[in-house]
Amino acid sequence: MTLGLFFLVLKIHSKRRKLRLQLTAPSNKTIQKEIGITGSKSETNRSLLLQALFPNVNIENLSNSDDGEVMQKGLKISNGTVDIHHAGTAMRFLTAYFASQASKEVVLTGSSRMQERPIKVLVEALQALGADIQYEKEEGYPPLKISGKKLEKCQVSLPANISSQYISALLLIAPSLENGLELDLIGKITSVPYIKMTLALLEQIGVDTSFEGNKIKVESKASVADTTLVVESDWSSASYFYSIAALSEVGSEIKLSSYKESSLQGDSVLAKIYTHFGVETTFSNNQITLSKIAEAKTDFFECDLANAPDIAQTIAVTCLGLGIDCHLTGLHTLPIKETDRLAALQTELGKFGAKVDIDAESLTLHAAETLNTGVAIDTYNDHRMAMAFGPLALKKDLMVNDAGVVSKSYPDFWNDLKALGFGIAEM
Ligand SMILES: O=C(O)C1=C[C@@H](OP(=O)(O)O)[C@@H](O)[C@H](O)C1
Ligand SMILES: C=C(OP(=O)(O)O)C(=O)O
Repeated sequence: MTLGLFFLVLKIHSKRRKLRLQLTAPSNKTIQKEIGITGSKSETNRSLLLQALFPNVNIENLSNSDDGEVMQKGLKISNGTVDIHHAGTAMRFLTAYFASQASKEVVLTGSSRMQERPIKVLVEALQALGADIQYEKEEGYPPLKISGKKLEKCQVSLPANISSQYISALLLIAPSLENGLELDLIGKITSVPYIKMTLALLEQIGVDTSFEGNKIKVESKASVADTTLVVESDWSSASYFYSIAALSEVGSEIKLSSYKESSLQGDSVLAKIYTHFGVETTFSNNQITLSKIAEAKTDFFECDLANAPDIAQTIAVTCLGLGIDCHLTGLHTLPIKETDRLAALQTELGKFGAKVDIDAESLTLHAAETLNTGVAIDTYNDHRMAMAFGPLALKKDLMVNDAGVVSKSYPDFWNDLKALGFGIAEM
């Protein structure tokens, strides 16, 4: 069977039943490879919503992820049920979109986990602007019955410390409101780069915005000039290659495209973070080169990830693989993501012999002297649990349960690991 056919079969199988993979290290741990990574799902889902409001916005390098697909499908529906599965951005952005679209009436729902992810802050902000939204099951959680209408008001306050997606959702529809929008953010603002990404994309299509202190303003806009939004490749997906570079031999070089030196994605902070683990990043012609130039420079790593929560799992596993203790803070949003990521990390890192302490916003890893063998990682319907542990195969063979979950953001992940020389066998 050719490699392409093998992975096509894997992909088809992963839709039908849970895929279990056995991962082994590449025979040569000095890795040299170029990989093209799909577009950022965050930029994709924002751009798609802006395109729905302003059809002369053109988009290039869309993400091929499940989350991008459900967003595209959802935006085409006017009546009936819209199921966005596990996609947090689609859930939050489409809530705002449907609430502001007169004549559309939908029930917006998602996976059972999505029905446990809170949405009250956004619903209440939209209701304060005049929206008609009702809870179909439990108050504060999807599914939502949304009867779209013209939203008349233009000012609202909302808590900013639970999820930035509520804020981005409101900002994305803001130019389509008659008087624009003014948000007053209450409390410590979390995941700030994602809010700035939303504002930057609005600016790119010609919408004026301002963000000062706890106040954000967006002007109303009836139409925009023809614009092409070019989605940069996904930095959260790049994190797994940073981890691979860190865990590989000095001399490894992994080239990833298409990336920009000045990114809208907060996870681009990886370039700085991974210098601590001996990985240097160089930018050239929309490509980044990750070079493993030295052994890790530290035996303890500390970092506040409130601005980059999606790379917490990657970094924790890198530290486990390098035998480095770490203390990661700013993780208060992790319990309400695809799974409770703090609890999941504690369990799965623990399987390798590490001691892991967690509290409401931090994780402390006491790395193991030697990594336990025969570990099977559970992934909890969370793409990042599967992808974060993949690179660890450089240090220890492992199994990954329900490995098809990667399609939420990065459907080609296992193919790309295979291209790097990892052994990947279906069990
Ligand atoms: O706006 C976005 O695209 C995202 C914001 C972040 O969520 P929170 O703001 O809930 O932390 C991040 O974790 C998520 O993967 C994508
Ligand atoms: C938290 C994530 O996604 P979302 O909230 O959009 O489901 C993620 O991709 O890590």
